[in-house]
Amino acid sequence: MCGIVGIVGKSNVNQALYDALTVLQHRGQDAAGIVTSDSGKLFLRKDNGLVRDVFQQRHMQRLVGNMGIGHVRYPTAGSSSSAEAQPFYVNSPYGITLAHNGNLTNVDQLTKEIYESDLRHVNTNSDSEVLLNVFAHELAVRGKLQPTEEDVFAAVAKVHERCVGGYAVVAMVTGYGIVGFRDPHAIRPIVFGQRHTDQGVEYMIASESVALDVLGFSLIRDLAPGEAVYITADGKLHTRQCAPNPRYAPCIFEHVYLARSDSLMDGVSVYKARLRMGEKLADKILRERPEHDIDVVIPIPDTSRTAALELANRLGVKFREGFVKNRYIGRTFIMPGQAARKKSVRQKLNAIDLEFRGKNVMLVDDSIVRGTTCKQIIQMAREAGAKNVYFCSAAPAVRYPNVYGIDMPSAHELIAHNRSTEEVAELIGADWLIYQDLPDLIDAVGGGKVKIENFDCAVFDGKYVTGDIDDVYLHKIEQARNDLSKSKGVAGSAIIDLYNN
Ligand SMILES: O=P(O)(O)OC[C@H]1O[C@H](OP(=O)(O)OP(=O)(O)O)[C@H](O)[C@@H]1O
Ligand SMILES: NC(=O)CC[C@H](N)C(=O)O
Ligand SMILES: [Mg+2]
Repeated sequence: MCGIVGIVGKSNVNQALYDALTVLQHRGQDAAGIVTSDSGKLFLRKDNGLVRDVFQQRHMQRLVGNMGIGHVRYPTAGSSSSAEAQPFYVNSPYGITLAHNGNLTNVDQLTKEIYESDLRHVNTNSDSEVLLNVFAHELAVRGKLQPTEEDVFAAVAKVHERCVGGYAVVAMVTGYGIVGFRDPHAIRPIVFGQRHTDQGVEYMIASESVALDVLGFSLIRDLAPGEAVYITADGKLHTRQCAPNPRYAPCIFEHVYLARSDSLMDGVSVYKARLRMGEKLADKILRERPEHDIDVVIPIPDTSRTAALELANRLGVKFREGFVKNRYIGRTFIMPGQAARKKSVRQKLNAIDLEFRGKNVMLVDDSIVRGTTCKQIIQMAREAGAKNVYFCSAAPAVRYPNVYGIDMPSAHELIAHNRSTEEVAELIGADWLIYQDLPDLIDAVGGGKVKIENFDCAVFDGKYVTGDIDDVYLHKIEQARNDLSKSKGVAGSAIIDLYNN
């Protein structure tokens, strides 16, 4: 889950891209990049780090031009090297740059095709560079000196034929326009919107609607599965369905954790979905233990707050902010490496003892993935004097790897993999553990005003919507991307970079 943005404006778009990336920072903390285009030239700045660290004033001054794209990265393929920061660039045809959120599952096959049939070169291990080369090849074979929207949409249709996995993409064709497209299952999110200026209408494509809101753009809509939107450099907007059999199956984990709660995703308010998660979980608690002795409900900041608030309301139990979060520490789960994740929980959260002493506390988190957070939090609650520590998760047990753009490649790193709820409770040290049921989560997200029936719920039920995932594939990504393998790659991360200056 990276963050992507593209803007076709009427004046320099550098500041707007920067601002949008800061709003999307929760989707990726590892690297950031912006590329703009002006009079046929590209200006690119990307590096590892947060948005505020990557772009200094001297970079911003050079990022000139009325259109551009940007990216914040949370690596899910390749390494976390700065050479794999995005946007990626290929010079032929036209000069194309691309930013991608998601993960391709047939990258080995595509890499082979790119070398052997397309006669192109890929320089990193990033699946996004592969995706860019597929798109570039398919646009090149149209053989046009000046590509039209028909050519761009035809190339996207070919990308859908060749690429499998989750992908929400923005790509800039230098001098011509910006295209946004979404995989035929709509696994990863992407929206577009517009704002009116004295010079005319400006368009923006982004991962989440919150980026549009903050920059004063109004949401037009989400891209449908398989759909593409193309905005030409002179500000004309075209949309086209580019997949023959699109089928909506957006990632439900966006609503659980990834997205900001003030986003509207596929028409669903993430905030409202989280409130409903809290309600449903409260109902389950009341079903399982109508005579419960919970004195206080305490969220684990930040993401679980919304669900916890509604859970407390429904139970009729006091809601207290028992943990205070250090606002200068980022999200723990998307940090690379278990050591950093473990350390940051304690740095990030501190207990207010008074709220715990002598009480039966129900701690609420949005999800339990590796168990890094809850183990330490339960310990802290006990040290703060809690009588009993109960724990509930607004999502079901995460038991299977994610292959579509969330870095959970190894089943063995998931605390609930092959374990019962009681076994997990014991491991994390909870006196009682309760998980949301999957049908309730699906209903919480898809059963509001906007109905969505199918989601990608693979991390909960092991069913992969693209239909190409088998044990051999899962074993391969587990070997390549478990924490130990990734930590071995870190030493060589400051490599020679073809793309940066
Ligand atoms: O079981 P784990 O592997 O620890 O993962 C789950 C935890 O990680 C996330 O929090 P994070 O700190 O990333 O972000 P937040 O501040 O948005 O809650 C999530 O909200 C859970 O608290
Ligand atoms: N989280 C993402 O969407 C990552 C995009 C891409 N797979 C990368 O690793 O850079
Ligand atoms: Mg959290």
